[in-house]
Amino acid sequence: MAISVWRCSLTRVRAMWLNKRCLSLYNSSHGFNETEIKEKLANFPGGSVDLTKGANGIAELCVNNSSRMNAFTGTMMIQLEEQMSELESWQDGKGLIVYGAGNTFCSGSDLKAVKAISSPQEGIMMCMFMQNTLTRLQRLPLISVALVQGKALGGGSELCTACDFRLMAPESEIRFVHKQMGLVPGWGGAARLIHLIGSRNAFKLLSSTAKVDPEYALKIGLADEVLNCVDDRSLEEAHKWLSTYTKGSPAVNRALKKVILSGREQKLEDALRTEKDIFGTVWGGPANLEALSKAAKHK
Ligand SMILES: CCC(=O)SCCNC(=O)CCNC(=O)[C@H](O)C(C)(C)COP(=O)(O)OP(=O)(O)OC[C@H]1O[C@@H](n2cnc3c(N)ncnc32)[C@H](O)[C@@H]1OP(=O)(O)O
Repeated sequence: MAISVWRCSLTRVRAMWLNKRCLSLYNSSHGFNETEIKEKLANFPGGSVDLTKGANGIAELCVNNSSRMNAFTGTMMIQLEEQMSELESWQDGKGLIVYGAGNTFCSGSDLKAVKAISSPQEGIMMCMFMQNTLTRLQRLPLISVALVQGKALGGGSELCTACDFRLMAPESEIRFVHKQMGLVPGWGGAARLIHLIGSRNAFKLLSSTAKVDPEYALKIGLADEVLNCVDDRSLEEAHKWLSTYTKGSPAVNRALKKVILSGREQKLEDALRTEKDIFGTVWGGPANLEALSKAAKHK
């Protein structure tokens, strides 16, 4: 009995490890040493990244470091990575809302930590670690939404581009301030921004470091909705917005996200083949059979 439980958990750990390796961009073959960078990041503590999984299949991920405008400390980067593993294995999940504590989104990386790991080699390792994590966020089988209240600056603006959708509260701003810090985005924000708003618009935002308010963000396609509420009510409003897109069973919602992901990331022929495989996972499945038994009409 004990041996079979042990084997089972070993299989689960192995599956999670393989899953993580598939979803990540960098591993040891790219010269990336995750253990080493995690040990470095652990020296910069403070704040937390808190995950709440709802019974309705919607999770909330809160970037929480209020005294520093939710800047990412080293331990928060590690926690964000760990929360991705938790979400990847959440079979009942359908959606995710990423937001910041204290009615502001995130002011990027913690400047104290950045100063302390300022060698190019360490910078590249931190960058690979965060790109892996944010790519896994983007590839979650969940519909993800960034709820931007207050400010999303630097790495905070990059974090919001890793979500499928962005909702902006009144008076909020997204701002790629990297150039003013003598940097360019490194957490994948430039590449993702170009996919979202095109290279000319992205070029303008990155080179001017302009504040993007909700109306302009909506106009250029960076935001999907301007919310009416601020404070805690905006989280409620985000839940309501997301619920339009997460109706139905987790299996179908997750399959849908996978189809979108393959269309987004793969070449057409590969995406078509993946779509066929994913179709096979829902065809004749419980949700499909239930719909057929009801002889649904779509009037
Ligand atoms: C991936 C690469 C990157 O992320 S590069 C971008 C790094 N981020 C930044 O440069 C943002 C720097 N911060 C700011 O511009 C301002 O603090 C902003 C966010 C506009 C807020 O201004 P304001 O509302 O006046 O508040 P404040 O400056 O008094 O800040 C409150 C406390 O929070 C701190 N804080 C803020 N951001 C960070 C950060 N990124 N890292 C570390 N600490 C940060 C401030 O220092 C301030 O702390 P304290 O009260 O002075 O102890």
